[in-house]
Amino acid sequence: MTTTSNRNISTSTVRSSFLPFLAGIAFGIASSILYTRVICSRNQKSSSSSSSLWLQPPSTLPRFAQEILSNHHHTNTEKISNDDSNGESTNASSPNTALSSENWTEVRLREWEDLNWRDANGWQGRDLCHNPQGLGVRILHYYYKASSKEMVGVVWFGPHAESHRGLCHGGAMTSLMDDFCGHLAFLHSTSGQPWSGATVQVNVSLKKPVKVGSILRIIGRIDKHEGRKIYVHATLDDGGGDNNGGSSIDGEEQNKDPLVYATLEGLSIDGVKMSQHEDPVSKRTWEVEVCEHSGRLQRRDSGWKLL
Ligand SMILES: CCCCCCCCCC(=O)SCCNC(=O)CCNC(=O)[C@H](O)C(C)(C)COP(=O)(O)OP(=O)(O)OC[C@H]1O[C@@H](n2cnc3c(N)ncnc32)[C@H](O)[C@@H]1OP(=O)(O)O
Repeated sequence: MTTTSNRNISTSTVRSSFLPFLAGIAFGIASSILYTRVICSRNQKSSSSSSSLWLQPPSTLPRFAQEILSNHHHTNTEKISNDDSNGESTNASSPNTALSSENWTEVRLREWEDLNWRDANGWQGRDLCHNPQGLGVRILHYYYKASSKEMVGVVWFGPHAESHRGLCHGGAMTSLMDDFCGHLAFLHSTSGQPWSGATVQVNVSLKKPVKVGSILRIIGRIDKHEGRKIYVHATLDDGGGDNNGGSSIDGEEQNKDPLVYATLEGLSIDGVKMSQHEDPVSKRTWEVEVCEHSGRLQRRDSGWKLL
């Protein structure tokens, strides 16, 4: 009798202490599953939104960029004017006036676009500013006008250009300026060849922080060509107007002064041969042609004709 009673007591004691223990474990497992699901779905949401927002330039470009793209579609023949006067400052028109003129040519280098050709011809990496897969600062288009020695570009500041939270590194803006100064000098070089020269001074004044994801305009010109020294001035701005591509309430386009993010005073030395390669690629020249796809005038390197 006593033994049975002891057994009953011990069974009920075990039950009463074990059941809450089991319930605790079940609760713990359920909570951790719930927690994991919530966190995962949050992470999925944030990664999908960041990939759609940041991994490519926006599909709709701001109005200034659309204007740049649509304003150079004329197919007038433009002489490559490497024989432009090498003297004092040009009377280049103001950037906004210049955009409405007719002889802008898109600048294209094969190594920016054809990555297999690039890899097969001595390049060892990817261009800092012209990598079609780049997520830092990426120049989407350059247009050059030989008669006024001007160039304009559409630039995307991608997620890998970040420094302060949501803002771009000053080095990204300065890299862009270096690129602009160098390529504008190459376009104007007396050699008539891409990569003929070197940037030796890039004096950049950073005036406003650039947000990650911005599309901005770089516009500038050669101020002076003295001997082998080519002086370049450029401005990084938002292109003015309504930068969101929309219009005001009454349907009129807004014309605001461009917001300036940075300015450049640069110096390139004409004719310097930085790379030691001696091959058909190093002997390329600039050619002005009508693009077979768009029918638009473009200034591209003769390397497009090489294998
Ligand atoms: C984002 C990056 C992508 C870039 C893409 C676009 C490419 C743009 C081109 C580049 O960025 S090239 C890469 C960065 N630049 C360099 O690495 C250049 C480093 N510097 C050098 O290697 C030598 O300075 C250089 C080979 C350029 C010197 O060339 P030279 O030996 O032919 O020049 P020289 O020393 O004879 O000087 C010629 C004139 O330039 C002047 N000069 C040279 N370097 C200067 C300097 N740093 N500052 C001011 N003036 C300079 C020099 O005083 C002289 O003036 P004068 O004719 O009045 O006597």
